Amino acid sequence: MTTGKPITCKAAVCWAAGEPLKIEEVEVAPPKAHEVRIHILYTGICHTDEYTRSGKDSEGVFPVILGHEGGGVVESVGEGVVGVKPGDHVIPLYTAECKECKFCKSGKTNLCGKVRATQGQGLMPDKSSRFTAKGQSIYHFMGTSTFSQYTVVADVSVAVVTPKAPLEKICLLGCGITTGWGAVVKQPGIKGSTVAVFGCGCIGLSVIQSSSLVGASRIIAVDTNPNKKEWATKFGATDFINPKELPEGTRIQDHLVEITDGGLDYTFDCTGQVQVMRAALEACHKGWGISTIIGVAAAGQEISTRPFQLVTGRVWRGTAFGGVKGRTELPGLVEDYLKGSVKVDEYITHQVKFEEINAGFEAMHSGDCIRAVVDMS
Ligand SMILES: NC(=O)C1=CN([C@@H]2O[C@H](COP(=O)(O)OP(=O)(O)OC[C@H]3O[C@@H](n4cnc5c(N)ncnc54)[C@H](OP(=O)(O)O)[C@@H]3O)[C@@H](O)[C@H]2O)C=CC1
Ligand SMILES: N[C@@H](CCC(=O)N[C@@H](CSC=O)C(=O)NCC(=O)O)C(=O)O
Ligand SMILES: [Zn+2]
Ligand SMILES: [Zn+2]
Repeated sequence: MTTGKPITCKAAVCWAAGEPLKIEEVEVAPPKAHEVRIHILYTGICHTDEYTRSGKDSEGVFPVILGHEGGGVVESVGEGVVGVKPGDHVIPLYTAECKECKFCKSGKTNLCGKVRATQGQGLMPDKSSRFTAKGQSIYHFMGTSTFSQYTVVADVSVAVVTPKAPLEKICLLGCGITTGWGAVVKQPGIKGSTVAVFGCGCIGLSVIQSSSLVGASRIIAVDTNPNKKEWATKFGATDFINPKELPEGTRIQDHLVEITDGGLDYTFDCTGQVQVMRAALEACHKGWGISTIIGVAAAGQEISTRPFQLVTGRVWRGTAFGGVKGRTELPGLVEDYLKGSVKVDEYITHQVKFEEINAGFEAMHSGDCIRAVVDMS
């Protein structure tokens, strides 16, 4: 019985920005009130993990246990936890859902305010950490820290899912696929409309898949990596454009406006590059085009365009976790996966053992990795 006691296990610790992860023995304290300790079995690696590891995140704190795309089984719960019990299969949530705060009750956003402030500081809600390695306190990451065999999260940051679903697959619903899915299905009007998706990694492919699912009339995938043409087509893109192959001096936004009779109804940035975000906005149709920023830009980066782009009716917006309320909606998305209406397995290009987690990070730079799943055992 481990309930109420610290657990010693392995975790991948990033000791400083830019350093590779190091597998260390860590002590994971028992969950306090309104906390849940989870045995993480599988985790995906998202570009946001790499972004923070590399030092580009303005909220990055070190040493830290990264990871936010996990699947696991609840080991124990702290006092006052309801709705989650030991043995439950769960997906930790980096976007909490308390159902009680101003944000949750607004009906306008999935951005819960309950634990976000301490989460951004790498701490649990009582402003302390549950992780110790080499006698040193280690920071949490995004309220999830799934690169540890055991992690502690706030009870509002846990989605309970059916045990029928394979955790080695549905861990990916903890971020990338769900983000792309929500960005589309929660935005009314995409059925019958034209869409352009900039960046065909996991997020972009999920936007493409979901646009196809809801019945977009044309889905143009834009990516500088020619290998992504096959991927984009497989997920439902009708066209593929590599901006590097345009005639010299032709901007991607001008080309898109030209071939779509004035621009797209909807565009999505899934690259995290501010000049691409600008192109995505400017590729929108005058009067009604809506551009959604999903990509995360490096610290210090800012977006810009001529205000006239907005004056003339284009809308610039963004989304976190696709606008999805995790505790309420993830269980249903897992069921959709089991029914076959949402692809998940198809995104997995790499499977790595825990000791090889750095190889999973390296794969992300290879251009042929959509998602690497880490077996945490
Ligand atoms: N808002 C949110 O809630 C979330 C945001 N994110 C963010 O979304 C972004 C995408 O993540 P992910 O799909 O994992 O990333 P990937 O790196 O896998 O995908 C990005 C794709 O864009 C391509 N690309 C690079 N430069 C350009 C360019 N100038 N024009 C067009 N395409 C280009 C890349 O090519 P190449 O293969 O050559 O690199 C790659 O295929 C990241 O910034 C991530 O941090 C992720 C999850 C949730
Ligand atoms: N910490 C960064 C911003 C990082 C960021 O934008 N994260 C996304 C999720 S990315 C997932 O892979 C997000 O949901 N943001 C909303 C939030 O509340 O964190 C910075 O400070 O720029
Ligand atoms: Zn992510
Ligand atoms: Zn809330």
